[in-house]
Amino acid sequence: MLILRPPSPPLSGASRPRLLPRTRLAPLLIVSSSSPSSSKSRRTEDDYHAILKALNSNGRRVPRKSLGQHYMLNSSVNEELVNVAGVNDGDLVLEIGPGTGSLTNVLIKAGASVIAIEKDPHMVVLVKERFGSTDQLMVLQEDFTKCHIRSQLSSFMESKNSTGHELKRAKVVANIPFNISTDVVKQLLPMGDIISDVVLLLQDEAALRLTDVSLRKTEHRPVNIFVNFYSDPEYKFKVERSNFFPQPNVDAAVVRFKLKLISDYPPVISTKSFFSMVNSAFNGKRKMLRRSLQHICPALEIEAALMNVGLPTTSRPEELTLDDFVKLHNEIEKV
Ligand SMILES: C[S@@+](CC[C@H](N)C(=O)[O-])C[C@H]1O[C@@H](n2cnc3c(N)ncnc32)[C@H](O)[C@@H]1O
Repeated sequence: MLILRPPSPPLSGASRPRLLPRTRLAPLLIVSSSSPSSSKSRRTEDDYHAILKALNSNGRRVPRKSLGQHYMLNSSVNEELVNVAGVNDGDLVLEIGPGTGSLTNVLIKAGASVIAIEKDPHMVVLVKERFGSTDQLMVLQEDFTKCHIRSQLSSFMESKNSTGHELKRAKVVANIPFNISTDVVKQLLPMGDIISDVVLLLQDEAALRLTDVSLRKTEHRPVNIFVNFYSDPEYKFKVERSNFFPQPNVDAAVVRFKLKLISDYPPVISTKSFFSMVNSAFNGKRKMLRRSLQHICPALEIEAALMNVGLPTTSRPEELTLDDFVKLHNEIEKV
């Protein structure tokens, strides 16, 4: 276990900025041994004081719950996110929800070109003011769940390529609002042709669920098949709730998804019908596949297909690995 020291303490009452209430900071942030960074505590410009000052500047308001605005108070966590993604000079990074720009700052310092997508117009102004003079940042005021991220990224990459730069695949590094986690994962993971790594700060429970590969659990869901089809996920470390302002009701965790190249996807005859079969398989809890897949072909044919791929005819969806689903799908499609 690697233990990071806590961030700098909150200010005393007298010098604290107006508007926003005081928060308690994490006693310790515990980071798993797989985390690559140093254990040194660094007091940087994005501590408690700086975040509150930024939020209070120009009469800005309290964080909006509906936008999942829980700002990171601990710069070490931002540095860890950047380390986990292996961001290097010249990388192109997509950041979702830059907020006050604390993570953006670390990304820019690492030499990345950053495309930041922010829904809140106040935060867009704030982050543009903060990094006004750099050509390493492009801020788009958009709702990530509604924007065409592939075309945004592709056109940025093309413009860089036309200037003679050789660009690798992009990376995504973000402390996202917990309520759009599923959207983010569903949109980004199938983009392995232009994105290599997706490193996200997620709600701890979601992080555990998305990276869990164990079978026979009620948590084993179509989303696990989806995640493992398109990526190699890894739970990196837990981030306690007291590292955020305002403090959420749950802890968070950093997850890295290493995206597969298209040539490394499991060989299914049709991706669309594969995921349609997986979704049907999990419809109707505890049902055997020979019943839940009956709308695709007769039960006897499902049983034959299960036997042909070496599975019991009584199999239930939570007992199948990704590989089993791939084999079963291809067997059924052959019929
Ligand atoms: C959890 S805060 C993180 C802020 C900052 N990155 C940090 O670490 O302190 C989430 C940010 O995402 C923004 N946001 C919320 N919903 C969004 C959406 N649908 N699209 C883009 N940004 C969004 C919020 O306004 C907020 O700035």
